[in-house]
Amino acid sequence: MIIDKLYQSVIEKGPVCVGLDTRLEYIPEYILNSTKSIQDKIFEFNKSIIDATFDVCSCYKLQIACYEALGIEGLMAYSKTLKYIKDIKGISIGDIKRGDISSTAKMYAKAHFEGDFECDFITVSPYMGVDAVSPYFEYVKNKDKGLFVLIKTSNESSNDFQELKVNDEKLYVKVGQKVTSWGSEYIGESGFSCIGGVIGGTHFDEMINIKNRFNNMFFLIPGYGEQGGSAKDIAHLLGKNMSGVVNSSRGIITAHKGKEEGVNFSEFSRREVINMREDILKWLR
Ligand SMILES: O=c1ccn([C@@H]2O[C@H](COP(=O)(O)O)[C@@H](O)[C@H]2O)c(=O)[nH]1
Repeated sequence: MIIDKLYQSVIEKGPVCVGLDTRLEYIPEYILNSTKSIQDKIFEFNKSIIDATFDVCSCYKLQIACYEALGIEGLMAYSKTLKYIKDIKGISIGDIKRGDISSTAKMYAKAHFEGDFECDFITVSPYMGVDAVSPYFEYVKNKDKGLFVLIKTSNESSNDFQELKVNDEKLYVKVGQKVTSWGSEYIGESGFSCIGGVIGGTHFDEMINIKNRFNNMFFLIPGYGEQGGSAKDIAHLLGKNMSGVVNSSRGIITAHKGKEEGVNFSEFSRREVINMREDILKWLR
């Protein structure tokens, strides 16, 4: 199952998930000033970072908004990057945060688990309930795909709804319980389910609560780096069972900015990934 492949990658290479939230202003001048098309410039940037980090990170997360914002050229680069990750046997997460009625969700599932935008995992919103999420389950069962469902997000305003009390329980806890039950049929040899949860690495009390309640859930943890999530807190959520991947996007892919605009720029991303991995793992020893 795909979750076992991801877990194995975490054990072998560490929990860092490189966030390819690529924007034109991050691309070094030698690529930006070339005569290549926009899609090829973005792809060259992404490929260089992937090649420089492949042996030290567990997976790659592509934020689709960054590619959509550049129109067709951006989406071509999104597609090429996903195909490249697949070709080199890497693991990809499409951060697309979809959530819609069942008939539309079926189309989203087809769009992101097959064809030009195929990836291994996608992020989904649980807000519309199980019929908005269940169309993806067929791909989890038959096509070796996985989901990360938003449970407790990293942003400040996540409190607006996620912390509301519902029958004496916070809403994010209720969502976590649902995600656990949806995932119970898709548990791999690692003991983790192909349906995991997105937990922001920025709210310490909630991370403790989630770890205590959902010790066997696999997490996608954004919030390290630019958003201020601490390695110590995030290590607690990961735990000794290494139950997750920790994303950093801007912190990794802009590491060269102000230092290196030449062909060696991605070495700075590599160093950042290695430092981040050490920063987190030291709390687990
Ligand atoms: O709760 C969430 C869910 C998703 N994200 C996404 O993760 C990255 C974070 O980027 P950084 O540059 O490392 O801050 C980005 O794609 C977000 O859309 C999140 O931050 N929080």
